[in-house]
Amino acid sequence: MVVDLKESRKKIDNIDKEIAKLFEERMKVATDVAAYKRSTGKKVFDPVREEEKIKTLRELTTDEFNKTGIEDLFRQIMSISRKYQYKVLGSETNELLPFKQVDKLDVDKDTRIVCFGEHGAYTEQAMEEVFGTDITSMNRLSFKEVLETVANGEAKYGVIPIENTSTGGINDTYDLLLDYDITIVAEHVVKVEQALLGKPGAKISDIKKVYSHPQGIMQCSKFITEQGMESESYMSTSSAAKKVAEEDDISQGAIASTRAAKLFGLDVLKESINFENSNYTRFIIVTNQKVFLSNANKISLSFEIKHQAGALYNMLSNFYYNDLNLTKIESRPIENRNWEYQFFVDIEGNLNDPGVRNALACISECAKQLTILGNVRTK
Ligand SMILES: O=C(O)C(=O)Cc1ccccc1
Repeated sequence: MVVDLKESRKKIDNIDKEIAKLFEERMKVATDVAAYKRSTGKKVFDPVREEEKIKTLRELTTDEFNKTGIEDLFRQIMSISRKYQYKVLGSETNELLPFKQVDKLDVDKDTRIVCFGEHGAYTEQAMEEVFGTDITSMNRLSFKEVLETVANGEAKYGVIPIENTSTGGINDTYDLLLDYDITIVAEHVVKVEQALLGKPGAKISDIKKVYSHPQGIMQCSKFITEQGMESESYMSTSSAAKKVAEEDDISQGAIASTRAAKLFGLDVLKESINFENSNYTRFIIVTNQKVFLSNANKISLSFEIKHQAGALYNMLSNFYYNDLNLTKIESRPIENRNWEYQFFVDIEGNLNDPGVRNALACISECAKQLTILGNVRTK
């Protein structure tokens, strides 16, 4: 039988018209459901009812292909309906936001601020660029100690690196962020120009082994290989510079800043040895209070999703349906749970935006766990 394409298309158009009409009707009923839920204090997301619905709908279809199809379709429809209900409920779904809005960060010369690394570290530079030098600063030799010092209130703010343009996300930072009750309140980007430092009078050819923070070694990996040098990770770029300065061995070099060279009396044997010319590191400023700046425009979140088909897709659809631009996504393995991941996501927006509030309300119910890491002003 020859199928009349025009005729078939007309039939499909009519069916689609019906579907569109029914969809709109269904969405209108969702408003009544939202009103009912509001008056009875019931949650928007009712997983038991949703699973029952999927089961019934599967039974209404004949073959396996259509059963999977109708399940996909209705999971989407129910998800859209849920988002619509959150929209209708609006700002009443805000109990998950214990964050207080502030106009500026509370800081004076007696405010204790802790940064990662020995004096002369890039993180110290970031701290001074944000807070100036008229502060009460503290230095700690690990990210963990910085976060501990902030979490227990010994310091009001802490600074650590989180991402580099040439080497990507700094895993050690991501892996620690959820271990402490801290909030990211600001961020700052520093152009990192790594230099090869040696003892006074040393030549490049004298250097057999270089020390640096793992970030410094990664950013200069090409140079190290080309020069046939050995490399060893050290606590920070500036600790490496200090080690070279203190030990009587001309074959040792450090990869650090020219600022660290001055501080420890080392020679700059070669400047700009990072393999990417445009080498920037993003630092975060954390505190132990739940605050955000009123002009903040980027939100950092972390969540864990269920191990099921479409879980990430559904989660991310919350941003799409609320018109939120996702600017970054990272995943990190969860400790002691092979092949399971924790997601870290940045979206554009402010915690006061209705779209953000709707998306967060929905995610907090669908995700296994949701943490709002902070809302910062980004350029
Ligand atoms: O070791 C340092 O100086 C740090 O602050 C960490 C780091 C290392 C390399 C680039 C940016 C930050």
